[in-house]
Amino acid sequence: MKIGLGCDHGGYNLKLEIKKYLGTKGIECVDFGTNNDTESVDYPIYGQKVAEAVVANEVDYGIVCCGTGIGISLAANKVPGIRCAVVSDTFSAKMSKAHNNANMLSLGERVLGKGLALEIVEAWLNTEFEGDRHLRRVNLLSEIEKKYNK
Ligand SMILES: O=C[C@H](O)[C@H](O)[C@H](O)COP(=O)(O)O
Repeated sequence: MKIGLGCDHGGYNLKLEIKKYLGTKGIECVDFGTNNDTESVDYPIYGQKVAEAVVANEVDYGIVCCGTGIGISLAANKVPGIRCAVVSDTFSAKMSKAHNNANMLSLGERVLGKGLALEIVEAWLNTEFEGDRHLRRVNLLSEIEKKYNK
């Protein structure tokens, strides 16, 4: 499995923790920046980079971080084919994969402690999409995209 990582300055330190954690699991990461927490940068740039890598199948999934996880998820969700879930608890992490087939996860460094954030990542990665009625609903999401992306 290969995971694309991205963040702004507000999510940089959490991204590093996630990168380190995934490394200990033997999971390959591609880091799309930003590369420090000292320079103020704009989260849409990094959300878009990771999202485009996911839809291009350069990586299997994306994990992005900003201060709240909100802004960078909004950016990622503008890319057709992306279902990026902002998550702050392990139940939602599991459901975002099991029911919504989220292909990106977004976390807030200013919201979550490291321990919970890593538990969320683990829960999300270890959950499978359940398909069935949920596939019908995910397909309806794609239909909305098609309507507005002609
Ligand atoms: O949703 C946006 C993110 O939380 C950003 O990380 C945040 O807005 C950055 O704020 P600031 O520029 O004040 O560090």
